[in-house]
Amino acid sequence: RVPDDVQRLPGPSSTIASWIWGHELLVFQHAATQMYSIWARSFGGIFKIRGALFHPDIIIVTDHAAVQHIFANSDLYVKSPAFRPPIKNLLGEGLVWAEGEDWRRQRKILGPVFSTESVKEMTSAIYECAERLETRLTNLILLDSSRLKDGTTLNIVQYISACTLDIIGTVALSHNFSAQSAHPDGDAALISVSWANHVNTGLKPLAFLAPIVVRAIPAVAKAPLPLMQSQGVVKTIVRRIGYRILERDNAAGKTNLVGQEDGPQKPRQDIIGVLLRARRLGNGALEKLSDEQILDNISTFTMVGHETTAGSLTFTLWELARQPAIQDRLRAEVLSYGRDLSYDDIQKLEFLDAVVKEGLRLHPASPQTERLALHDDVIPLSNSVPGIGEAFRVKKGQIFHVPFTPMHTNPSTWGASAAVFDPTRWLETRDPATLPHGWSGLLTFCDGPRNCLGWRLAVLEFKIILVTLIRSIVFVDTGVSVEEKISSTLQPVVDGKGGVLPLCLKLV
Ligand code: HEM
Repeated sequence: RVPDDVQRLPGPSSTIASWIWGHELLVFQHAATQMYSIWARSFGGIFKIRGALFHPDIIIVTDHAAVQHIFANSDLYVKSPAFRPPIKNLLGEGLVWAEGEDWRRQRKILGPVFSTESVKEMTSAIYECAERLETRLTNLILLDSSRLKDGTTLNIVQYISACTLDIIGTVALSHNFSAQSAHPDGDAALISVSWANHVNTGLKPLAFLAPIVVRAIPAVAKAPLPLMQSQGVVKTIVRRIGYRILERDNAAGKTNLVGQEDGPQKPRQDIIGVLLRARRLGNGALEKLSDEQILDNISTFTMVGHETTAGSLTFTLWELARQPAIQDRLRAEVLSYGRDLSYDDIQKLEFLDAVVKEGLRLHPASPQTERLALHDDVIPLSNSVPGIGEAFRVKKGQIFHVPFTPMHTNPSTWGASAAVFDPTRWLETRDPATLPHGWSGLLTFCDGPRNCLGWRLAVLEFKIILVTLIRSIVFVDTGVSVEEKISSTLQPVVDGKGGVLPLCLKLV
């Protein structure tokens, strides 16, 4: 039964919808969230599109009050049936996938790992990995004989991604992936190759079908579709590392080498320390985790903890390459503070902060999400809708798509230059009431109880890597046309190939 308020919503004409794929095929065929931005300009902050495979209309919501309400009520609006099976295949049943009591327990156990204090303690380990990246890139420039004339052109994605993999391994998992060394750990190379395959499978026309068919027939999630298989490969590799960590814990349990909870030292506060303590609790303990849950959280944090930050950071370097004046201003600020900046020093760099926010505004690594209403509800609206008013009645079972970029680039919120990379906008004071509800007025890290658990770490590594690279390397645009597509996360696509963003590098 279609609720009345959905019927009254505006939306794109059915003449541009496919009879079988609705409007969803158009969304997939365009750049990440591009169709939603275009439609939001025409139809406002809440509109409907026709779902594929005769699915009831899907509501697209970018109205600030409505989005805040949906994310604040995470027990009522849960991740949708199209969204969860791919997460399970890729990451397992860890924190990103879990719902209800299971989620609450996992979040309570893992939350303290990313407190301000804990993240501050990760500073020196992050610097070490960032400096390894700086050395690696500067060596490549020095070894390249054509560097004096033209600089060295390389695909920056794989270098940044190796650095963030090393960071998450070191600070969260007590595991050295050595992704940036001359002889990378075999696992690091396997993760990189399987992720690249997964990304490129996700860009193929057939990939559009997978979540849509799963939404219609959930059992298909287990079927041997190429997309589902490629998700499974990533998870299998990362879980293998998890097994080794658990085996080490089993051995250390007897000699008390890992975990250290009974020893004289402070208990380890990284993810693995916390997970292993939750593993050793007696059966029946409320905060006990099974081995399966631990393995799935190791794969969850390995993947969401490195590909996301790498994605947004790569696009930010591309923006800096395209705007040399902004890059110069950032470099001048960084150099004026000298080397060896402490955690507290880093917080003082205003322009760095502005560049990071601007990169995360325009290039959120996870640019949209989906929710399913578990009950009937009334959703408040910031802007009233003709024929509906300032509250929207919704029925149980309604699916919502929440694309972030249309909210981040809405000219009525951010002004006429909304689509332009201009960090100086963050140096002006803005009334928070005019911005979306979320970190810094952005939805980049989502909002509400299910916001990104790792946002403090993401912002700190973003800043440390930028500070470290910008003092010795100049990034130059290659002029190559780069498309932004979603394949699990936001991806740069060049000539149809995902995970590719060539940049030209010169020494400062
Ligand atoms: C720029 C980097 C990052 C971005 C843009 C980002 C974005 C997001 C977004 C949008 C969500 C909500 C997903 C949804 O509801 O559909 C999320 C959830 C999550 N993120 Fe991040 N993330 C980043 C980095 C990280 C890092 C570094 C970690 C951990 C080390 C992390 C761990 C998580 C976890 C565990 C969740 C699930 C939280 C829950 O459901 O309780 N993220 N992230």
